[in-house]
Amino acid sequence: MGSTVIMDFPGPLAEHPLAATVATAVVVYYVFKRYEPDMPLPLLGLLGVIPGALSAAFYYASSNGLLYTAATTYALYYTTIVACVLAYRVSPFHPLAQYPGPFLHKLSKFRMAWVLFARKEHLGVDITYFKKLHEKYGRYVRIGPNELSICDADAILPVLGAQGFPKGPFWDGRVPPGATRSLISERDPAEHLRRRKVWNRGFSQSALHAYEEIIRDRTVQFVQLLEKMEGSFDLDQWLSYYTFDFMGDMAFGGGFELMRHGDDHTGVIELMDGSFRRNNITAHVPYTLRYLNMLSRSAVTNKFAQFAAERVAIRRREGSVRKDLFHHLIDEDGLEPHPPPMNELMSDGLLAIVAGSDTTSHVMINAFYYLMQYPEMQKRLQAEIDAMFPPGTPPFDLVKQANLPFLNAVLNEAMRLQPPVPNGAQRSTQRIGSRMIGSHYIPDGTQVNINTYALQRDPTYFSPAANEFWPDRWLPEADRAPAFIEKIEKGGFVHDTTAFFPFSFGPAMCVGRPLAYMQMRMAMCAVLQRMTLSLPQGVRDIEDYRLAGRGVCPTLCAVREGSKPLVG
Ligand code: HEM
Repeated sequence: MGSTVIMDFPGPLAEHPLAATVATAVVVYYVFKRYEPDMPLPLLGLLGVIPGALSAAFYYASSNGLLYTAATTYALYYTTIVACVLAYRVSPFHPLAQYPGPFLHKLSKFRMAWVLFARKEHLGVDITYFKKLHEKYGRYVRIGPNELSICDADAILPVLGAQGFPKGPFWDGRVPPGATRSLISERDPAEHLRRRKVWNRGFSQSALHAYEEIIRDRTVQFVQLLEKMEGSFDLDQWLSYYTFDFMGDMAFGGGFELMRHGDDHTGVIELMDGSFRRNNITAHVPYTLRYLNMLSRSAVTNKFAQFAAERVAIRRREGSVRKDLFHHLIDEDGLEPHPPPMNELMSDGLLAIVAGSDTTSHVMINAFYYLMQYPEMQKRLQAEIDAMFPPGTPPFDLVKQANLPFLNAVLNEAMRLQPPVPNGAQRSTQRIGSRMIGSHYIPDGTQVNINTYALQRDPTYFSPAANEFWPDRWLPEADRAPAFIEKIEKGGFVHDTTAFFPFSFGPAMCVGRPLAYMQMRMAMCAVLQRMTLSLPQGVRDIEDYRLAGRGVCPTLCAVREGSKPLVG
């Protein structure tokens, strides 16, 4: 009975199985191109049931075995779809055909996911990858079938500014199905604006003032720890503990105590690193998240969610002891018409930890590392700090810290060379239609990333020595060191700060910027007033070590002669 029905149905199709399979696959390819189905049922229908039905029909109409018929049909069916997809992507008919880029990147986003997933140590991919692409292909490079990387300061305003593009699908690949989006992953501009209001309150001048004590306490603890270090130790690791402890205080009123334990006893850093590696795939091929999650809901997500739920419950029950960031996120002052729901609080609390800890520790480890590489610059900074905070004077005054020009120059130069978000924050024309960036046409459905690392090292914007650590470029002419002036005389001076955007730009730029500067200045002042840091003998160049993942920065530290212990 079944066989009669199937044999009747295909008719002439069954006589030309190859043509029938190819024709059906081409139709299905159009369905994918037009509707981009990614839910399990439609996918099962298009990729499982249709070739299954074709195989059955061909089996009944021929004398071939079932296995042979099914294998050849499925293989031809998938090959045709994949061939159509790939041929279109590299064809002159693709809307991004005019943009140059590596062939493999045009074919599939998996290439990009691989590049970001692959770590320098074992796979030969490093942070300079996209910069090199720009050097080879120009300012606009196609890095995905529908994605561009841009190295052009004139694109910052039109892409990231108030009238710019909304956030891209990158964020869909970082939010598991059913989970609540945090502020950073909210792609709807209106909803983002609503959520951002609460965060803005948490970074107002008066809110920041209240955080001073929290930063100070953790910084004193950090310096006291360094004082006890004997021999070479990994400064990167201890900076991570310091920033995680601080953001734990800010986001959930405490909870980590990594510095006190002297190790990652909560597993939070390990969990975060694990989730970053997984995110590198899912953020670039967002539909993989649904399926990876089906296979295993990541332990990271579960543990993080559990931790956040516990902390939110404690805070709801006990209220705040200090006015930390969570005080504002949870709206303890009752300024919102409705209290923020539990799920938003959890995701935003976790976001604060993720966004605020590794980023600041990243800048600090690079700044300290450069100062160890160039001890004369460390001495210069210590002299500036000593002049403002003579030995024995507490170095905690935030206003005075903000008025140290060389300190600010060191931090900005470290962020220029080693931005913690090197490839930029993805935006998309998906929901707004095609746009122009200057004379560049950006079709509907295109993702764009302004590459921070490449742009901030571009000699068009920063000269001389765009790839070298020269804090002097941030100083007024009269304060620059003679060696830098000599460089300028040879090569001319360009310092275009429109191309300096480590915190991004526009309505979704980093909300934590003032807090980051506060913490980084506090740490640098307190550490360098009390200690001198140096690289152990034989360690000179750990170029970009920090950027291929969490690195190791062997460090020696010595208490400075004449300095006094810090007291909180
Ligand atoms: C040097 C340190 C930091 C750097 C370089 C940095 C950089 C960035 C960048 C590039 C973005 C993406 C913005 C965009 O999509 O356009 C971002 C977003 C964000 N950052 Fe930071 N960040 C730093 C520290 C912090 C700190 C201390 C916090 C405190 C919690 C924080 C909280 C956030 C939040 C909540 C967002 C999402 C903003 C939004 O979508 O509206 N960041 N950050």
